[in-house]
Amino acid sequence: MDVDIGNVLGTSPGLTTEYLDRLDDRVTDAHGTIEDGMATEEFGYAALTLPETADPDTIRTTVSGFEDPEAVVTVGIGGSALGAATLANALESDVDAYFLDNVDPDHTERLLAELPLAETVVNVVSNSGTTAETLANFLVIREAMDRNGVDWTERTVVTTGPEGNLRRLADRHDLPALDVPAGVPGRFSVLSTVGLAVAALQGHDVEAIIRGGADGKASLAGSLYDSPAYAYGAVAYALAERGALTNVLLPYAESLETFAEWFAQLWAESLGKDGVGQTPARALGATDQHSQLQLYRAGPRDKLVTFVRPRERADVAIPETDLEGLAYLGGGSLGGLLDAEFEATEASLAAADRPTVRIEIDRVDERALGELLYGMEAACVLYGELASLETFTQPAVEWGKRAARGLLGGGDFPEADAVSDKRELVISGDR
Ligand SMILES: O=P(O)(O)OC[C@H]1O[C@H](O)[C@H](O)[C@@H](O)[C@@H]1O
Repeated sequence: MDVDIGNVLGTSPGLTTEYLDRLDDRVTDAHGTIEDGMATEEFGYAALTLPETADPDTIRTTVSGFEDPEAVVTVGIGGSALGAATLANALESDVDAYFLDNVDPDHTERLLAELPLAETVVNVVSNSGTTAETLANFLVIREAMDRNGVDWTERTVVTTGPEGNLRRLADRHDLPALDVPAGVPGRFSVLSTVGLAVAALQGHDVEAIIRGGADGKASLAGSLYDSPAYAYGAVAYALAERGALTNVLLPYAESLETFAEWFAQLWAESLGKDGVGQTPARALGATDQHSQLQLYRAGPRDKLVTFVRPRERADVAIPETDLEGLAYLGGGSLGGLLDAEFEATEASLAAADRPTVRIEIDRVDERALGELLYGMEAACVLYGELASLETFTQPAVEWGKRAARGLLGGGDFPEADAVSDKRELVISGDR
C-alpha cells in the first residue's frame, strides 16, 4: 500500500513540510505507545497484533462441517458485520454472502424468502452476545428454518465472546463456535474470527488476508515518512485540526464500496469523542463525480478527500464506434476510462487547493485487502494517539443502546427517560 500526501501541501486547509517534520516527532512518540500496547496485548492495541495471533486453521476447521453451502448469511451489526462484508463484497465467490445487520422487517422478510435455507449457513456474530438487533434477527431466521423443516442447529455457526446469551446458546446446542479474541474491539476485528469466518466459508485465501495484515504491520515505523499508514493517520489528524472536519472516502472500485462503510464505522466510533472528530463520508468513483464533486471542489473548505484505488484490475474493452464525437472512447477500455476520471478528479481538487490523499493498493485481492484494512486501523490508532483520544471506547453508542434497551423493557436504564424528554415542534401536513 502506498500513500501519496503531496496534495495536502499548500492547500486550504493544508500543511507544510516544516509542519510535517515537527509532527513527525509526535508520530515517533505515538508509535512507541502503540508498540508498547501491542507488546502487552493491551485492550484495542491487541487488534494490531492479529496478523500474528489469528488462527486460520481453527477458523477453517470450525466451519468445515458445512459442505458446499450455497449461501452464508451473517447476522451481526457494526463491527460484527462490516469487516466480513468488506471482504465478501470485494472478492468473487460462488458462495453468496448476505448480511442481516438491520432490523428492517421488509428487508429481513425479503431475504428470508430468497435464501435457500437448507443450503444456507447462518453465521451469528456478536462480541457481547447481547446486541438486540442481532439476537432478534437470529430468532427470526431460526424460526424460519424450523418452519421450513431445516434443523437450524445443523446450519448455524456462532462467533462470540466468553459470556452472554450467544455463548450460552452455542454451549447448549453444541454449535460450532469461534471466539472473539480478547482485547479486540468490533471495529478492529476484521482480521480475526469475526471477519474471517465468512471468508473461509466463501473459499477465500484466509492466509493471504492475514499475510496482507502482516505486511501492513511490518510497514509501521517511527516516522510518518517511513510508514504509509501513519502518514495517512497523521495527515488526517493535522487537517482535521485545521478545519477538515469531513473525510470523504472515495474508492475508485465498485468492489470497495463496502470498504468505505467499514471505514466510516472505524473513523466515527473511534475518533468522534470529547467534542472532536472527523466525519467520514462515503462516496464512490467515478459515480459521485457526477453529483458530490461539485460540493467537494466548490463547497466549504472543511474536507479531506481520500482516494483509494487498485493499480491493476481486470478490464473491459470499449468497442470501436463511428458515432460522431465518441471515436475517442472506441478502442479504449472501461478501466482506462476510470483511471482517467480518477486522475482528472484528483487534479481538479488540487487545482482548487483542496486537500486530497491518494491510497493505492496493488489490486483487489486477499493480500492487498488485508494490508489496506490493517493500514487504516493503524492510521486510526495513530490519529487517536495524536489527538489524545480513547480510541477503543464508544460511550456514546453504548448510551444509545441502553436507552433502546430501557425503552423495550429490557431492564432499568435511566437513559430511556430521554425518550420522553425529547422536544417536539411538528408542522403537520394534514389539512
Ligand atoms: O458484536 P456486538 O457486541 O454485537 O456489537 C456490535 C456493535 O455494537 C455496538 O454498536 C458497538 O458500538 C459496535 O462497536 C459493535 O461493533
